Amino acid sequence: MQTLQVAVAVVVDGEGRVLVALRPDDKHQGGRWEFPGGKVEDGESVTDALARELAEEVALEVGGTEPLLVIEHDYGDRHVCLDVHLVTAYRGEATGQEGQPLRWLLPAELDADEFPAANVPIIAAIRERLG
Ligand SMILES: Nc1nc2c([nH]c(=O)n2[C@H]2C[C@H](O)[C@@H](COP(=O)(O)OP(=O)(O)OP(=O)(O)O)O2)c(=O)[nH]1
Ligand SMILES: [Mg+2]
Repeated sequence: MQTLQVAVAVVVDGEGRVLVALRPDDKHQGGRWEFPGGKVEDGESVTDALARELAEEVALEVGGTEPLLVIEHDYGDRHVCLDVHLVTAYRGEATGQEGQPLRWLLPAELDADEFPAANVPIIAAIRERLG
């Protein structure tokens, strides 16, 4: 099966909270919370994809990023490679551009059961990095 390359953004605000969005029901892993992001397009770098997806999905302009971790996960119907970056500087006010509900949560408030299975190590890495 082909691996889908995905750029994932963990946007951190001044109070150490991170931005999560609810995936629409009709999408892969729909009804679960996610970190904003999406598929890396042909000829695009992961950083470019990260900036494009954050603008498209939550209307934020990326100022600075740091790599957090890369994880591969097999969903059976789909194999994904999630390249996760912390977004430590940004401009704008997050709003769900596709009507999706957004929340800002402290690392301790992230509940892995509400996210796709691939997100378990992402949540662990966020807690380790941000406390
Ligand atoms: N954005 C995001 N995707 C995740 C996370 N965890 C996880 O398993 N995924 C998976 C779900 C999807 O199979 C894939 C991301 O695809 P996507 O649906 O966000 O892609 P996209 O924004 O380009 O949207 P579209 O073109 O499919 O409408 O990665 C996560 O935390 N954030
Ligand atoms: Mg997306």
